[in-house]
Formats: sequence, structure tokens, C-alpha cells
Amino acid sequence: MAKGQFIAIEGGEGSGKSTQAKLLAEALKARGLDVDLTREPGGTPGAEAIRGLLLHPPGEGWGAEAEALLFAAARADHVARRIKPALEAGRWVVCDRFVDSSRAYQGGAGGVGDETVRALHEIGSGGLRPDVTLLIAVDPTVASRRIAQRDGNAADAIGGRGQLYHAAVARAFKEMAEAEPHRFVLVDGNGPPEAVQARLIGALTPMLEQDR
Ligand SMILES: Nc1ncnc2c1ncn2[C@@H]1O[C@H](COP(=O)(O)OP(=O)(O)OP(=O)(O)O)[C@@H](O)[C@H]1O
Ligand SMILES: Cc1cn([C@H]2C[C@H](O)[C@@H](COP(=O)(O)O)O2)c(=O)[nH]c1=O
Repeated sequence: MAKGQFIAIEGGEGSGKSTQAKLLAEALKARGLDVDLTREPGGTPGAEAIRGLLLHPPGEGWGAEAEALLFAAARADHVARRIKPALEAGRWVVCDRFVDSSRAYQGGAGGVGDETVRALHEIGSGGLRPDVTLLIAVDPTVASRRIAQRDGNAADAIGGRGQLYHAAVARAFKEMAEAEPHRFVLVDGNGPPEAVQARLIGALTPMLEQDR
């Protein structure tokens, strides 16, 4: 059985990841591929429970290291119980965020450091990396407008962090993409969803043609 392909969609808040992940899963299914659409943090009952603890923390919230460990724990469960079995069964996995979010948010903006996040990922998930990571970038004012329209004032514990934090997240993503150009594809997320989707599909064309 051929191993499936693992596609991660990354980017800052409001860049359109969830919208694009859904559209991409539909487009891949329409090509006859067996697709598992999932997300992080989450994707399994245990990881979804950890998601609740991370986005709506009890008490005074988590310290930076505890937060990084919780994301790694959620991911370990998700990889072991859902992503790896799907790939081994020849399915394609489309994941709305993966380890590069931990590298950008906890490692970069949160100050835990890239090496530590990667070490946690090695322990928890055997260092699994996507075959391709689609990094969606939008103008920050566009992203803020979309989030305000979607959420009003109801930000979660991480989305509600200040502008400086989210600017550091964006910088960390950019640096990762520059450092690993063979894995990352930078996608312009400005414009209507259908136009962004066409760019994503364009970026995946070599992978799709290889699979024919
Ligand atoms: N290309 C687009 N043009 C206009 N609005 C969009 C576009 N893509 C998504 N939206 C809208 O913007 C909001 C945020 O989109 P979405 O939830 O897909 O982003 P996200 O990157 O997954 O956000 P988050 O990381 O905060 O969960 C939603 O209300 C969505 O309908
Ligand atoms: C996987 C992952 C996520 N986050 C943050 C990013 C968002 O603020 C929330 C939830 O994600 P959503 O796309 O808005 O649903 O969690 C993070 O800090 N580190 C991670 O590894």
C-alpha cells in the first residue's frame, strides 16, 4: 500500500487556514483521493480535551513550558491515533496547523526556543513532518478584520495575545519557510477564498501529478 501524503496548512490567526483546509479536502476528494481532514490542537478525543485546556485555561493560565508540553502531548496522541494510521492506510491527511505552529507560537513568540519544541516533537511524535506545508500569509489588517467579523470580542487565550506576540509568530513562520524551502510553500491568502484555493491547488500540482 502506498503511503498517503501529509499536507499541513499553517499561518497566523485569520489567515484563512480552516476555510482553505476544507476547500482543499473537498478538491482532493473530487479527484478520487481518500482524504482525512483534521486540525490541531485536536483531531482525537484526548487532543480535543487538551485543546479546551489550552484555549480556555483554568486559573491563571499556563507557563510557556507547560503550554509547549501540552501542545506536544495533544500532537503525540493525534499522530499516534489518527495521522500515522491514516498515512499508513494510504490516505491523504490535510491538517489545519501542525508542529510548525508550535515552533512559531511557543518556540518563537513564546520564547521556549525552536530546539526545545523540536525535541518535544521528537519525543512525542517521532519528529513526523508534513510532506508539504502550505503557509498562508495575509495582510495583518485583513486578518484582524476577518477575526473581528468572525469572533467579535470573544478571543481565546492565545488568539487574544497582543500585536507584538502575533507579529513574532509571523516572523517565525517566515524564517522557517526561508530555512526549509523544499517543504514550505508560501501562499498569498489575500483575495476571495476561491482565488486562494486556486493558488493552493497550483502549489500542489507537482504532488498531484506524481500521484496519477
Ligand atoms: N479569502 C477570504 N476572504 C474573506 N474572508 C475569508 C477568507 N478566508 C476566510 N475568511 C473568513 O475569515 C474568517 C477566518 O477564516 P478562517 O477561520 O478560515 O481562518 P483561520 O486562519 O483558520 O483562523 P484561526 O487561526 O483564527 O482559527 C472566517 O469568518 C472566514 O469565513
Ligand atoms: C497547533 C497550535 C496552535 N496554536 C494556537 C494557534 C491558535 O491561536 C490556537 C488554535 O488554533 P486555531 O487555528 O485558531 O483553531 O492555538 C499554538 O499556539 N501552537 C500550536 O502548536
